[in-house]
Amino acid sequence: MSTWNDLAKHQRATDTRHMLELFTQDPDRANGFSIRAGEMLLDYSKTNIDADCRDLLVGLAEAQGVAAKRDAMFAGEVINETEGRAVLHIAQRADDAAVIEVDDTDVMPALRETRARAYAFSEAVRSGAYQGQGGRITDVVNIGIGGSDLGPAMATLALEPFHDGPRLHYVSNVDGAHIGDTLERLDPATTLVVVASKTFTTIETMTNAETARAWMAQKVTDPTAQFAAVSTAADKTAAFGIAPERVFGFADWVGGRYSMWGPIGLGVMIAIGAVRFERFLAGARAMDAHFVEAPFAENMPVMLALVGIWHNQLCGHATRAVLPYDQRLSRLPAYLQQLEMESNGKRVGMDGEDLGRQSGPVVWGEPGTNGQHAFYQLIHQGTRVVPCEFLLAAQGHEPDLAHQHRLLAANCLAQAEALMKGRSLEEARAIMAAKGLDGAELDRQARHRVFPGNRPSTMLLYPKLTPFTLGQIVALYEHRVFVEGVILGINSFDQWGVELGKELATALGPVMDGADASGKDGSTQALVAYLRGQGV
Ligand SMILES: O=P(O)(O)OC[C@H]1O[C@H](O)[C@H](O)[C@@H](O)[C@@H]1O
Repeated sequence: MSTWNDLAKHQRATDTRHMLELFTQDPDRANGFSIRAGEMLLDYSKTNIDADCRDLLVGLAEAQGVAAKRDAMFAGEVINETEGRAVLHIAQRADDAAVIEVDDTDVMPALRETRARAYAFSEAVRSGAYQGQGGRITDVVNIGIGGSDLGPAMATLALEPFHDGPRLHYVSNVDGAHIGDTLERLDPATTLVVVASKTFTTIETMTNAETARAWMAQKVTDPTAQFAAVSTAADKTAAFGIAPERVFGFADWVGGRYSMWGPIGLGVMIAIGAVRFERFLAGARAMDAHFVEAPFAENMPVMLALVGIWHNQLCGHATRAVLPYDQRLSRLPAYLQQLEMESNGKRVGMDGEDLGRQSGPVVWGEPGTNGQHAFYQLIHQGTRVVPCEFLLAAQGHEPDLAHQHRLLAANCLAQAEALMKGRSLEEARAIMAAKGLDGAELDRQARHRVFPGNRPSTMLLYPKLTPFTLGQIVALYEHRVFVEGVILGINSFDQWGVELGKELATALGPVMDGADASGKDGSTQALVAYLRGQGV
């Protein structure tokens, strides 16, 4: 067992140490500071974490009760205390023999029944057994936002090589541009609309759903016959006019941002089919088993969380860049923004007291190599340290373009190497001198070419981006966020911080329609006046 203070002391004592020293002291460091989960490899050797530090971090995880909380989650206990709910996204991918009880009732039979119905429906859409009013379904539009959009949209893109169903489109924004641009290219008679909303009250989703229904009505006789819904609110889906056989429910103990494993993944099921979707679940299940069984120091989600805690709460690095060298994971950073920032962006702990330390980090990123030509300048030479998380597959899906994949891999490894090694003033001077510079001009120019180095990164390697691998990756991050939340004493499963803006937007709606704005603050009034002046 160890404390935050023990770690803070260790951090101060090792703060100025260069991580290259750690490789000199321990030539086998890459092995000692990496973890395998199945065929996946997480290397965290390019950090300033040494064996003592890891012991302290693991000791902190133990002291904060990570194992007990993890077991409570898997056992269906009410760990989401501020909403009075269990947290059971893991049930959505549990195997067929699993028995998971909430309030003494096994939740698995109902969950399996819905999963079977969702598979049957998606197969019917794919095979043409389910038809639109103009024939076979060619396009599916998923209308949802937040957890009802980011996960399935990210996964649909990630699994593009496995698509053999209709085309998938995701519409989330209440900005009419999003649905307008999407529907413009589609034929209502051969389009299926999936309205995905846990609550079926989210204003963006309901507004877009109404727009889609009106669009349908212009061309087909039964506008909701080509609508399906995924929601916990069967009364509301019925009120919208969607037949119960095309409504797929789930329980409130599946958080929105953790819900892509069940019917919220309907779009993914339709795109890749039930058999491959099962592989996606199997990948997550493999990561669940690893998370439950592996000792903390060899546990990938636990160690990824501890690396995050080290960088954010102990070293004070406020942001974390997620850099997939995998174009098809280009929506992973956006997905992780919700997963991590909505889960752990909280200033009050489970005990109702101020957190007393920083909440979870700002998460951001873009795929490599694109980011290299955009924001890596700051990562390499800015004054702030940005811990980076690289992701890379050993193989791409384009056998004819294997040389491009090798180039991609070289870039990924090179960036991590550059961040660690940097370039000293002497090296920079030698390079400039070789180019013929000398004297004052060399002095002036060389410093701009220095890379401080000693900048931390982790590397997640996997054989190939398959449904199974994607399941592993997403479950890895889910559990990582969970462990970080437990260590910080945060409830990672509520999201009260999104409420105030929603309430004020509801109140401002009538103002945008012309109602009196005089009760608003001066700034808001002035902005309203501008918009009115421009004909909002
Ligand atoms: O699925 P829904 O009920 O429509 O919710 C969609 C999203 O909106 C909310 O504001 C929450 O912040 C998200 O956690 C949620 O995923």
